Amino acid sequence: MSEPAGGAGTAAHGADSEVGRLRTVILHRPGPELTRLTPRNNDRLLFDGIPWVARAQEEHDAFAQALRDRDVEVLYLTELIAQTLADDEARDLAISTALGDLDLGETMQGYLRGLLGDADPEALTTYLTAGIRNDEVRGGFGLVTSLLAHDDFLIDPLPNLLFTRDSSVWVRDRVTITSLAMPARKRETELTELVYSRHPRFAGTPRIHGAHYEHVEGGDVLLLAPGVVAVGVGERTTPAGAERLARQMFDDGLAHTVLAVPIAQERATMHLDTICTMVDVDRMVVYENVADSLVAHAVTPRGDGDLDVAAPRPFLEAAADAMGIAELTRIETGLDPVTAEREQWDDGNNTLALAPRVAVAYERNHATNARLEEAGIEVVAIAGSELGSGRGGPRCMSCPVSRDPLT
Ligand SMILES: NC(=[NH2+])NCCC[C@H](N)C(=O)O
Repeated sequence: MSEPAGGAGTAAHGADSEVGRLRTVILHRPGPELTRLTPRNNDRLLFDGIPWVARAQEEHDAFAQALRDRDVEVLYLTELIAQTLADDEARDLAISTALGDLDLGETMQGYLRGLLGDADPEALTTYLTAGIRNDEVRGGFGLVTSLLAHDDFLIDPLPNLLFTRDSSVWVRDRVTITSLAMPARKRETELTELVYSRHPRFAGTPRIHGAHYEHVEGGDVLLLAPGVVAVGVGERTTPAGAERLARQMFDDGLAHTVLAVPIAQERATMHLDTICTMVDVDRMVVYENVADSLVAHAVTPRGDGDLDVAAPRPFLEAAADAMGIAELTRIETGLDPVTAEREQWDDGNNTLALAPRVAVAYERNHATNARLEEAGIEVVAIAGSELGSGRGGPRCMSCPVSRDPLT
């Protein structure tokens, strides 16, 4: 693990498993970006409904408090962004990156450059996360603003920032900047990359992957055990993304085996962590309707720099072998396939381990939580009626920055 970069009191950064005692996590408290959702844009912005924002904030505050109650340091993404933007070079970079891809013409570009340039770090953070709507721009700024609809976005909002899991992943002492597949989320990694490269606490952290590479999303990356990483390949992470990530992890000595796990390209299973998450060093909660059909292609480094790819085998068997344990035991969602399907949809499988045998889960998934408790897992239950409308649970809503090593 790297030395603490943030001065006295901060833990070393890094994680080598899903279950080592959680020390520091990045969350995003839902904010004004969620007020941008309407029934006309929610599909494009990847929400299944229109959340009640104040209630989502209450639920999220309770989630953060449950973590603090267990001595987890909670960092908020927007605070990290604002702190980073206090530096002039970081600001210039953030503004030119955000405006770089906008197809809005020179007049509007010039206007936005001035608006963002004059904003203080907090206001700039809000512009970059909640976006700017055409009707928020006042007073004759040319042809483009006149022709766009009043509620067209000049800068798109990022409502999925809530799911900090997806835009970066720590693997040992490196941070993976991911490459998000859906257009509505692409800009998120501009912000995580900015924080990890420029924030005083993180500057100098070795980074791997990046937004310019093939798609990999953090929800697909599971650190099953030190050196063993499962990568879901489906709607979000592409085969080439998994291959590149494996190669980088082998080159940097971060893993000895990568298990590429094909998953159905459907909304219900958009990431591997919607299907299974680790709750102990050798146990995972799994959606049983698909558990038996999951397979893994074990990828290992070959001496000549290329990769060995084994024939596909049942996922849990291949995982146990790579982890060097007799069995990776499954705890199943629900008692019958319909309950399981309902609870999987509501992120019953998407738990966040705080330590071996302690996991945060949405309270609504009664059947799954009961199974976890029967198996001796302490369930830290949180409300998520509003948070869940973006289709993500406790694991999706958290990016572990440091966990105690299992090794
Ligand atoms: N790791 C996860 N399962 N993240 C869930 C992300 C949900 C988000 N609305 C999306 O569609 O991208």
